[in-house]
Amino acid sequence: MATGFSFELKATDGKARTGVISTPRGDIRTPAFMPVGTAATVKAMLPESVRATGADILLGNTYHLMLRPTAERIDRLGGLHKFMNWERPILTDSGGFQVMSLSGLRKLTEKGVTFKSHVDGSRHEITPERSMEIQRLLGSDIVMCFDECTPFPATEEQALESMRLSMRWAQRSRDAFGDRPGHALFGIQQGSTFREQREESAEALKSIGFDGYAVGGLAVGEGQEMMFDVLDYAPDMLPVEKPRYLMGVGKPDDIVGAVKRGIDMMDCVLPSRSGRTGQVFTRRGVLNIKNARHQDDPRPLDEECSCPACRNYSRAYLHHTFRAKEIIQSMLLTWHNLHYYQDLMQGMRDAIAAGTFAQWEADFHAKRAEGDI
Ligand SMILES: CN(C)CCSCc1cc(N)cc2c(=O)[nH]c(N)nc12
Repeated sequence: MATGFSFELKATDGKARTGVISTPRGDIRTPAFMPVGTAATVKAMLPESVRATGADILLGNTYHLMLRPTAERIDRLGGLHKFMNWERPILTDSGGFQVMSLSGLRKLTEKGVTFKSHVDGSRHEITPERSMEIQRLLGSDIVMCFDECTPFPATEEQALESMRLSMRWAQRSRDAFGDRPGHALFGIQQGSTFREQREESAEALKSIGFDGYAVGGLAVGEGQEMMFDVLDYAPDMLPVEKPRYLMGVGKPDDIVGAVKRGIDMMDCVLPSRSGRTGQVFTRRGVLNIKNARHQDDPRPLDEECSCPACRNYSRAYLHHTFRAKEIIQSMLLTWHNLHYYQDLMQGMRDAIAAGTFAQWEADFHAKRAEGDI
């Protein structure tokens, strides 16, 4: 690991692991869920509220911040931590995924990607070298290699060509990142759903050498079954002593299945984004607060949850504020969903440490089957 970074495995239970990533800005308890703060804010949340949910690290996005307010402006203002008032660790994605999913008029070459900003239509270029520069200007603690997230589905040839491009970009990312004590660089495995390609990608990344390794190219429409099929072998190809990050995942049962298969870190917009649409995650499954059945219900969202929404408000109130389009609705449902996700992670960390993960997983699924939420 880079100087100032270390990953200590505390316990394992089957393939599931729990540990701590120590960084100069604080420790990250694993398995960890990272709330997404795309445009330098976790939407509808103050940073201290994000911390209160139990988050040790949050995620930023190179693509969004390079367009607005620009990485140079954030650097001039003291870096992303100061800018957004979050002094704990920040991981930033490298921009390739967002460019391909958000921008227009894209042109991908060996050098990198040119594209038209979705904000104001201006033209931009992002390369491995530029991505490393942007993430350095932002001051992020964990930097992601510039990669191409192979679209799904892909033929074996398409996936192979895409993965090999990402491996060449991984080398260029490593060379451009240089030696930055206190900052980590993570490689991203590609290879779609093809085992031999996942192996080739893992070998290429290990020969370059990274502080952590992400499983990329999943949660791109392949579905949970196929994602788990890949996760049944792909994490094992990565160095056992380094953190493993599954990008863009996921629903609660995706997260449990990924931790069961050896994943240490995940991120997803689902708890925050869906909270704003009324979708609520509970220990008994998912409900949508806008449904009329909640309008007279005095109960909290989740009897076992200690978040401000569950401690102080009824479903009836949350239904009302949703219908009335009151701002507090986004605040309370986002807070609850992020708090639920962090409780899920804490439950798994405790179960792995106690050697009771199988029982914890059985209880997790049994409660959701009971319904009556
Ligand atoms: C807010 N988050 C969705 C952004 C961070 S995770 C984005 C993201 C999601 C998925 N599913 C795959 C990939 C991938 O293969 N490569 C990169 N760089 N990012 C990815």
